Amino acid sequence: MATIQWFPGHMAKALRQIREQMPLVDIVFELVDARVPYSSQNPEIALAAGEKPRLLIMTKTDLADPKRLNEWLTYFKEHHQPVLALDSRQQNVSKIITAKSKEILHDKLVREATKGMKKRPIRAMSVGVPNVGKSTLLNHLVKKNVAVTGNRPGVTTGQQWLRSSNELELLDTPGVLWHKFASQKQGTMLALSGAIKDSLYAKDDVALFALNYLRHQQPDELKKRYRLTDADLDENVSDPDLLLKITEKMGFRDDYDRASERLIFDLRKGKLGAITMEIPADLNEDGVNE
Ligand SMILES: Nc1nc2c(ncn2[C@@H]2O[C@H](COP(=O)(O)OP(=O)(O)OP(=O)(O)O)[C@@H](O)[C@H]2O)c(=O)[nH]1
Repeated sequence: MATIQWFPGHMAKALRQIREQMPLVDIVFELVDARVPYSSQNPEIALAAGEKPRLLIMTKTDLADPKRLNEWLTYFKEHHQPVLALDSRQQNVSKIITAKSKEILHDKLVREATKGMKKRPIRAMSVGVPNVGKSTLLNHLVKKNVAVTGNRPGVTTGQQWLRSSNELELLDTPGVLWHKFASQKQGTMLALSGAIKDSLYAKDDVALFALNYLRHQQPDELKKRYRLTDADLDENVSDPDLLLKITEKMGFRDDYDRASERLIFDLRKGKLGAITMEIPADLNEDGVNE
C-alpha cells in the first residue's frame, strides 16, 4: 500500500500556533470523528495541552453506529476523559458545551471567585483533524460571528477570538494532522473519514480496505446499496474481484478508480449505513490501534 503524504507545511505552522496559544486558554475542545474515534485523535494535541483540561467532542454521531458510540463513551469515561457526543449541526450545542466546560472547570472558577476575581467567560480553543466538523460546530456556537476585541494576547496573533456567549469565548484553529501515524491503518481510516486531501492517497487501496470492512461488518448495507447477491459476497471472492463487480454494477465498466472514489464517498455520506470503524477492544495495552 502506498504511503500517504499528509503533512503539508501549513499544518506544521498551525500546530506551532496551537502550542503557542495554549497558555491563553482554560480548556481545549478536541473534536474527533465518531466514526473513527481513535484514529482522529491527534496525539500532538494532548502533548500541547499538557495539564490543560481537554474536552473530547465526538462529532458526526448521526453517521456513527449507536451501539459502538456507547462503547466509546464508556471507554472514555473509564479513562476519566471528559467527553460529549454531538451532531455538529444540532442547534443546542452551545448550551451543552458550556455546561460541560463549567463542570470541568468548576474548581478553577470557584477558586477565582473566592479570590474576588471578576467573573469572566471561559476561554476555549477548538482543535481537530480536517473535515471533522469544526466550522460547522463553530457556526452554531457563535451565532452572530462576533469577534472579540481587546487588549490581550491572542487577539493580535492573526487568529480570532469569537464570543459564543457571555460565558464562553473560542479560539478557532485550522484542521491539523501530525507527522507519523501509529499505523498505515490509521492513515487509511483518516482518509476514509475525509481528513486527508483526496488527491494524496491511492483511492483503490482505501476502497479495498473499506470493502473488506463492509463485507464482514455490514454485508446487508453493502448488498443493498450496490445490488449484490450472496454469491458476490462469497468468501472465495477476493476483495479486488468484489470491487470489480461493484464497478460493473455502478455502470463504470472497468474504471476501478472511479468506483473506488464513489464507494469512499458513499461511506462518508452514510449511504452504507451508520458506521463506526473502530471499537475500544481494538486498542492494545498502550491504547494504540495497530
Ligand atoms: N452528518 C454530519 N455531517 C457533518 C457534521 N459536522 C460536519 N458535517 C459535515 O462535514 C463536512 C466538514 O465539516 P466542516 O465543519 O467544514 O469541517 P472542518 O473541521 O471545519 O474542516 P476543515 O476546515 O477542513 O478543518 C461538511 O460537509 C459538514 O456539513 C455532523 O455532525 N454530522
